[in-house]
Amino acid sequence: MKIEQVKLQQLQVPLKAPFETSFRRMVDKDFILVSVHGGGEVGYAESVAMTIPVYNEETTETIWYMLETFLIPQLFASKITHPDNVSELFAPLRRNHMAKAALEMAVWDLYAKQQGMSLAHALGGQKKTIDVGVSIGIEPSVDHVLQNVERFLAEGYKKIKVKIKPGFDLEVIKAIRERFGADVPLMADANSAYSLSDLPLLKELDQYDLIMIEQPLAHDDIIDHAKLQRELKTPICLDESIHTIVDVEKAIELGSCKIINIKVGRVGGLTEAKKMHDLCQKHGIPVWCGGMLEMGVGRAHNIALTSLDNFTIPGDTSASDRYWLEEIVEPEVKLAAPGMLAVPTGLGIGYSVNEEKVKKFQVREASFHPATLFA
Ligand SMILES: O=C(O)CCC(=O)C1=CC=C[C@@H](O)[C@@H]1C(=O)O
Ligand SMILES: [Mg+2]
Repeated sequence: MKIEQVKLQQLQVPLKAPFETSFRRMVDKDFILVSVHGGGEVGYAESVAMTIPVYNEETTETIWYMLETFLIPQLFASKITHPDNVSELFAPLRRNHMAKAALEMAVWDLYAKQQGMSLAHALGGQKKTIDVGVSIGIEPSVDHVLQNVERFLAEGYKKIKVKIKPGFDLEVIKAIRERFGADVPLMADANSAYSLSDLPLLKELDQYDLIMIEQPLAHDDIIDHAKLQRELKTPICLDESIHTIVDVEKAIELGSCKIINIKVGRVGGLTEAKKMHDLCQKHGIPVWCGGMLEMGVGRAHNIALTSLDNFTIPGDTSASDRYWLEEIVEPEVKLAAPGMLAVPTGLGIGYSVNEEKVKKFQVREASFHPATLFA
């Protein structure tokens, strides 16, 4: 593959409304738009870490550092014939999955464009449309959550995920079931806020027919989750605990979950995400694509990945207007039908980047060329 330049642009974009989880309230999104240029095409990706290491250990700053110090120089120093080579190239460097993914995903987009195909096609995805859900944060009151659920159900979203934390859990789920009925496809995400000592409460949640409960226990645990899964009929879904294909193998072997949330950033890129998808499929474990409040470029990557056939549960890839007043891509990501997004058929991610919008939110920029790095 021809790779002539890598550009990093850090953007800070205000959210339409604050988004709160058990560990953090976000009011804006800070990320790096990575572009990889070669052969007259440009591949794009977004970094997904937060500004403080509360979801995982990475931050926007650590990603910038990893990219400029190790990952971009390594990419320029190597011969890449396929994006799968990028994850092999980065494998000896420990962790830093979100940094690796930011560059690897941009290479995937460039590859698809250079090959004259869509990213979904390059990944082997067959679906023409995908079913999607929406993630609802913790709100100042249960009533606020109910208002959000009402709005997103009206927009047709096919899965409602609500964030819970100790003190804001049973009451919320009960109120949603009472107001909207037993048929609403509902799940809860605890972002690691509980421990096995909360078993009585988690067992109470079991009566509400949730599609799943996501990451109830510690961010680095798969043992206690296996113990908990044996006590619950509600499927457990792992998010924070799954970083590598080996984590998936162990979680399946132990019975730590029945569903896995695949986030491309958390697992180090599209090649690894696809491997996890395939392994889960072999074991009859359904997967869905999680989100990190991405803008359009990240959403487009998630859509392409979700076109693989074991993504059978609607993911968190909602439309652009869920979080953003203005998009950096054209067209913005819109529902093609209630609760459905179309998988683009155009080249690469299938959305174009509006440089003017990027500049509006840009706070830092750097460009890297093989010639300057190795001069
Ligand atoms: O809409 C999205 O992109 C999903 C948002 C969401 O639920 C999450 C984003 C970032 C970190 C977490 O709080 C969380 C998750 O755990 O899935
Ligand atoms: Mg989660």
